[in-house]
Amino acid sequence: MHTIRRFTNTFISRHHFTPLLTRQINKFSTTPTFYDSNVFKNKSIPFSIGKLNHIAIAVPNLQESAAFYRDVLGAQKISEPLEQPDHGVTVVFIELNNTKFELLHPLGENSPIANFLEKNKSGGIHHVCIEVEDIHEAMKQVVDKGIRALSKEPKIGAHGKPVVFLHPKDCNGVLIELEQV
Ligand SMILES: C[C@@H](C(=O)O)C(=O)SCCNC(=O)CCNC(=O)[C@H](O)C(C)(C)COP(=O)(O)OP(=O)(O)OC[C@H]1O[C@@H](n2cnc3c(N)ncnc32)[C@H](O)[C@@H]1OP(=O)(O)O
Repeated sequence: MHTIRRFTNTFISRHHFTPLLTRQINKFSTTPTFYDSNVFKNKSIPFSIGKLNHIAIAVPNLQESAAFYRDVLGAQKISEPLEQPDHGVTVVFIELNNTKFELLHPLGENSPIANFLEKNKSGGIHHVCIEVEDIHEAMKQVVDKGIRALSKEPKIGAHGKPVVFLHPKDCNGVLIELEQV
């Protein structure tokens, strides 16, 4: 254990604090990069993720959360609550200069965010939404790579555009929404 720790410390001190050297090594090295593993055998990349569309935050009280963003953080563009019965949520959008927050509150009996709020009583980041050009193509590609899509077909999301969710257990613990723009 002691030897492992000593090796780790030496490794970190040599490599972490000599970024220039590390960069030089990477430049000339023929060894694969750290992410070039065989986790995903099919490495073709026919589509690319686009901008961050929004970060969704599940909240126990929409009014109080919207007030927080306006009265504490000074947000100026805050929408009215919009019911999304097809998704089992009510949403409030908070527009920032470069992206949006989407506050989510359960709607109806079988809301997909009910369990999440049960486990996270004061709320928390629920998902991130990333833009793609062609949702069917993106969906096909990620499913081919073994990622579970949470619906068979895209649904129309809160912006009136097709969306699909990807299982958080397949995405490093993050629920990812793809939205066609
Ligand atoms: C309006 C629209 C839009 O933006 O356009 C929306 O936002 S709709 C936003 C709401 N709609 C959706 O979220 C649709 C997609 N979501 C779903 O299908 C579901 O919520 C799942 C993600 C499959 C979770 O389902 P459910 O709550 O029944 O299962 P569960 O509680 O047993 O969770 C299974 C495991 O996933 C984890 N888990 C659950 N929700 C998570 C989340 N948001 N982020 C990260 N991990 C999460 C749990 O902790 C658990 O892990 P452990 O097993 O380790 O404990």
